[in-house]
Amino acid sequence: MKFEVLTIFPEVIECYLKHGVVGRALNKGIAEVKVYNLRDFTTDRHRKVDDYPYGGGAGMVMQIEPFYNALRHIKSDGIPRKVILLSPQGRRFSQRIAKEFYKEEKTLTLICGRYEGIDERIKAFVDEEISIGDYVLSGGELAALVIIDSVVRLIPGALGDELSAEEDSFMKGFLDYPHYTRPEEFEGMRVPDILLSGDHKKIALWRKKEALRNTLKNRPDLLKNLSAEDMKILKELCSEINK
Ligand SMILES: O=C(NCc1ccc(CNCc2ncc[nH]2)cc1)c1csc2nc[nH]c(=O)c12
Repeated sequence: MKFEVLTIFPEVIECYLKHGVVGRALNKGIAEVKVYNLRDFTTDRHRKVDDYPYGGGAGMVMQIEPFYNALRHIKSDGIPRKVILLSPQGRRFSQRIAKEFYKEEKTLTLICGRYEGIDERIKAFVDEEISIGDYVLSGGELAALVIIDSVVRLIPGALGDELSAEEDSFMKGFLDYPHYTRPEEFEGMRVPDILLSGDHKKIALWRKKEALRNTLKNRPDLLKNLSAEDMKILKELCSEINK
């Protein structure tokens, strides 16, 4: 899986990609990220990337030329790409979209805007517009990293033990269960005895129940088309809560 990022802050992207799961995946050659500094595709002495908006108004707008020059340079290898514009106006990103991008197996070219956004004519060179949520960021770089991180995790071999990819309970549609590790007691707070019991069947049941508890509390919208077993656990949970 290949990614390309167009940004005026390449260091922001590069420093994140040195660490953790994504860093290791890149080192293993499981994925590849090329970061392009937009200013390298300007033609003026001041390496200008923005200008005043036609029609007036506050803020600056990013010019189309540097993006166009960069895309023309990148596309000259003729390899098929999916060009994604990161913007607050985009389709809301999700695990489902991450899987879609992974399955397409095309190089993902991620365009990051700053200021008030990019000249609208960029849309002529864009396949998809993606937002990562309903909050205002200062640019597209964090969104580009969110996409890279979530898609790289889907590549076989990217995660240490394959299990944790499968185990991602979000993949199973619920929020996660609580996690504990040593010490057994901390500031008077003990690890639930069930987790020390070694009874794997009971532990699995406890984890499913706690995942449902968390989901009911924080994301009831995820509680749809439950299996009969899950429904039974949820009912048990509700009767406990309503005691
Ligand atoms: O480039 C991004 N943000 C920079 C940015 C922020 C605010 C404005 C100005 N908007 C004025 C307005 N809004 C509604 C009506 N008028 C433009 C550009 C970005 C990329 S993906 C993403 N996902 C979630 N949030 C984000 O901000 C982003």
